[in-house]
Amino acid sequence: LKPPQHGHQLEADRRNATADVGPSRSSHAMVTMSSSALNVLRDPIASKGLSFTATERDRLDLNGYLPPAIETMDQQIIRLMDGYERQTSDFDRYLYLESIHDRSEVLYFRLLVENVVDMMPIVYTPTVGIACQNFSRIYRQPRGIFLSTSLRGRFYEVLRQWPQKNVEIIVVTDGSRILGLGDLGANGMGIAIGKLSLYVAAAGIHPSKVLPIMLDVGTNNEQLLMDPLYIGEKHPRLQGDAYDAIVDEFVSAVRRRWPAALVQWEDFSNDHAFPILSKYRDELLSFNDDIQGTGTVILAGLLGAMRITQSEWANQTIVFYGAGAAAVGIADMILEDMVDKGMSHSEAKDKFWLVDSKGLVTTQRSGAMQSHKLRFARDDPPLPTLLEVVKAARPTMLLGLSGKGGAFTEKIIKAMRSQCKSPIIFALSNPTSKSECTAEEAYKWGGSSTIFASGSPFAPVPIGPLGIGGTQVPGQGNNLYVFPGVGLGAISAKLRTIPDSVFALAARTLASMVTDDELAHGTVYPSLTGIRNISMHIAAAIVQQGVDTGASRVRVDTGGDDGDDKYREYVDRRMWYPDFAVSGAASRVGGGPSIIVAVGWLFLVGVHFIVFTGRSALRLLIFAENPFI
Ligand SMILES: O=C([O-])CC(=O)C(=O)O
Ligand SMILES: [Mg+2]
Repeated sequence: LKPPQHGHQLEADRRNATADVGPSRSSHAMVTMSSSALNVLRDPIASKGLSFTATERDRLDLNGYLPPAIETMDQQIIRLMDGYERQTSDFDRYLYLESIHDRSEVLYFRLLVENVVDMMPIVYTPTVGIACQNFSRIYRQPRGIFLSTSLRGRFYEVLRQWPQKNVEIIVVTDGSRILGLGDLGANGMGIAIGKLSLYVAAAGIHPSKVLPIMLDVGTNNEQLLMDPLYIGEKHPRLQGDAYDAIVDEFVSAVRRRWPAALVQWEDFSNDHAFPILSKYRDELLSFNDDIQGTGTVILAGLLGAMRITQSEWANQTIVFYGAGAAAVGIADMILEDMVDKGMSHSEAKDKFWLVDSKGLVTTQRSGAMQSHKLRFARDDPPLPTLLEVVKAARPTMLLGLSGKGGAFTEKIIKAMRSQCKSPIIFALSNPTSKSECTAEEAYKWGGSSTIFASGSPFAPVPIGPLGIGGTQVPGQGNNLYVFPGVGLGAISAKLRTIPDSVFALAARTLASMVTDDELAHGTVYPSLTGIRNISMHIAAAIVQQGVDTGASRVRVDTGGDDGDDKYREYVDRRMWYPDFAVSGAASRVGGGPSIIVAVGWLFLVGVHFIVFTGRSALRLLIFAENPFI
């Protein structure tokens, strides 16, 4: 037998430890046999830390490698929370949580699930933005896969070696437009990791089944190119055919390695986001989070806002500040809903006023225009500033997707207010520093009946002097409400592609989950504390729609009734809750590989026996025969 070699052995152990991990709460194979006790302890999926029982310590040869205390998970959580509370900045909190993520996925996700409101802004926007900007500086250990220019032609080979057979969700970025922070190159890996933390915490996908991928095609960010610690490819971004070939190779490699996996395109710059989405959406189970995910969440929020103002699309005029992927994604979804509800296409289109860095998006502008904007271009004469557009259009809804922090100035919001009783203002750029205005500014300048939502979270704002008028609770209009549920639904239903109808359904489902009490506080999104329930409802609706339309490749026994509950139960059963495996399950599952190894040994001994005896017999025969020749 070869002595264990650490790198490879760890991978082999990890494979053993997780190969049979199923989705239900009780059957997780967190612990299996290992040839090296230390490897089990260091494996972030297999390790239970101090919660290994005495029996497990005996069986896995862990005695001596752990202090004698045997703790419950809650005790370990108390220790970790203690450390968390000692951190003094959000960035430190991020680093602290990621260090737990690297040591124990179960403990990390338990922390997240139990503290979702406090920790979401740490592992996700806004703090994840700082993490991405500093990703090269804080790089500690591998997570996910970097498919870089220098590995061209070998993408499948790299994916093939990934130890998990059953990857279900891939978030991929090329780092070209990370949040509102621009081109961050390979540092963009941080956002893929953050999104997948939400898939696990908010939708119960098992951590071994998620995979962040960085398509590193270079960066045009001069600062990064000059940074001696930059971890990515140090050359300008590939363009044109070379870029397309890389994306193509990525798609083929994924389809070959994990044909049923879902790919979420994340934070691709506008020039690539739309073409990639339309090129692959019919051949790969995939969606673009910024176009479709954001579109869905904002549609749901605006439906909620109209419940508050008791109005309809016919009463609205919508100004978009920003005309990129997210803006056009939202506009598309709203337009479809307007037409669904009986407006003609041209009537509906007339409700939109898109503004980009050059002013109003209009057909009368000279020079070429990107095709995604052209669809919403108006025939009006050019207006160079947002203020002029607001004065001319008299919007009821003002949506910020510009990545320009502070763009909704006092003048602009007051101009809107002077023409409309309850301004609906969504400042959606991320992270907080890029928000077009703060919650406080929106309420102060827009009046107390303003309905406000933002991409990154803002705290509730007191109304009136000393808050005697109560509080206004801003909603978080962020795709986090939708992508985990859509991914869970697509995987649970075994869909082949994700049609637009899935997003329309997700928007309706999300909108229906806002309570009257929340609406009374001017909040158009449900509380994040219920995020797992929201994801479950969205996923169940998707499975049901998939089964009804025949798009799903699963059957769900509804027992003859209309079956809503059965779909929810079906999805709920698939959702992983972060818990250590019970000892019985561990030993049961541990038995699987032991038996395989034993059978393997018996087989080898048998072959050995046959070969050697056969050879001896042959020799005997030859020697025996020789004298007679
Ligand atoms: O990540 C977020 O918070 C939302 C999002 O997709 C983006 O801003 O690109
Ligand atoms: Mg994004």
